[in-house]
Amino acid sequence: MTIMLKCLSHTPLRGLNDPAPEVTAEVDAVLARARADVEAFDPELIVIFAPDHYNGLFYDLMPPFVIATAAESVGDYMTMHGPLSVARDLALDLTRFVLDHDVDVSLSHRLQVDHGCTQTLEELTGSLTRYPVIPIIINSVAPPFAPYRRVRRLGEVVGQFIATLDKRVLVVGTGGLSHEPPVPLLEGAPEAIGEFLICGRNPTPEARAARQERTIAAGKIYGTDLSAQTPLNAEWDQAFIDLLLGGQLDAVDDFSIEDISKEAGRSTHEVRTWVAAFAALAAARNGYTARRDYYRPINEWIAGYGVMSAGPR
Ligand SMILES: O=C(O)CCC(=O)/C=C/C=C(\O)C(=O)O
Ligand SMILES: [Fe+2]
Repeated sequence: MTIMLKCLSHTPLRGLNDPAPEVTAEVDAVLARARADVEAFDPELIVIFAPDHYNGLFYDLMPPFVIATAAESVGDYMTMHGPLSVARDLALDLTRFVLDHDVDVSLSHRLQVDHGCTQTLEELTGSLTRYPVIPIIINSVAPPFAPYRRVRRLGEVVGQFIATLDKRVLVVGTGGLSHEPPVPLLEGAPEAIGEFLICGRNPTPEARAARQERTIAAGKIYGTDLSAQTPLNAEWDQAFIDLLLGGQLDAVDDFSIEDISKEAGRSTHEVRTWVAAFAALAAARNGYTARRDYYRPINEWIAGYGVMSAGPR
């Protein structure tokens, strides 16, 4: 088995509320390099840890972790629509392995995924179907969440499974870093929003357009006094990147979900996908070397925007 890791932020506002052209060009250049790395590595399997933002998963049954044997993109926020080329049998083998190793994971034979999974897949591969993929959704948006130590453990077990494969495997984490887009909370929500969060699958095009407009409006004022959302926290982001660079993954076991929400924003918990991805790499190869490819707080995108790469020592 050979293994490569890429962890990237994603943003619903790319192309919808862009920062200065120099910044977009800088990000484009970083993404082009990441994609060239993936092209050269030529993965035989991509394991992608991703969040969902109330497109596939709702409170009618909200699992902490889900492995999908089949997945379809809802095509939100300018992402591609349609099926992903999920490695069905391997995803089932992985599910059995994870359960056998004492991590309770849910299984979906028909999962809808959103930009939280597909934007990064598109950026790294240009397609939803270029390489076989196993999507693993980590609940990072709909509290209550499993603790960070469980996310790390999930990653470890997935890494142990990857180590059994005679394949080139790309492990991806997508989301974060610090940020707080206007994703509603169930607690205290008005009835109509609560109903949406519980069972709002397959919204009408009008409802989806309204969601998008709300996010664009939030992006236009994010980081200013007009915004009620928790601002980006570059210091928190750098400390998290340093933790990953230093390989001190068990430090996440002490992360307080509540403190992170307050200090860096509620959607910062998407970094759970990075924790799982790094833990998978560390377990598969008994450690790793990592590099920070990029970081910039980008208010227009509501994103502490970071990119990291890693591989075996
Ligand atoms: O229903 C919606 O579209 C609410 C807004 C939303 O889902 C925003 C998502 C934002 C990110 O993916 C992000 O900033 O990570
Ligand atoms: Fe997100």
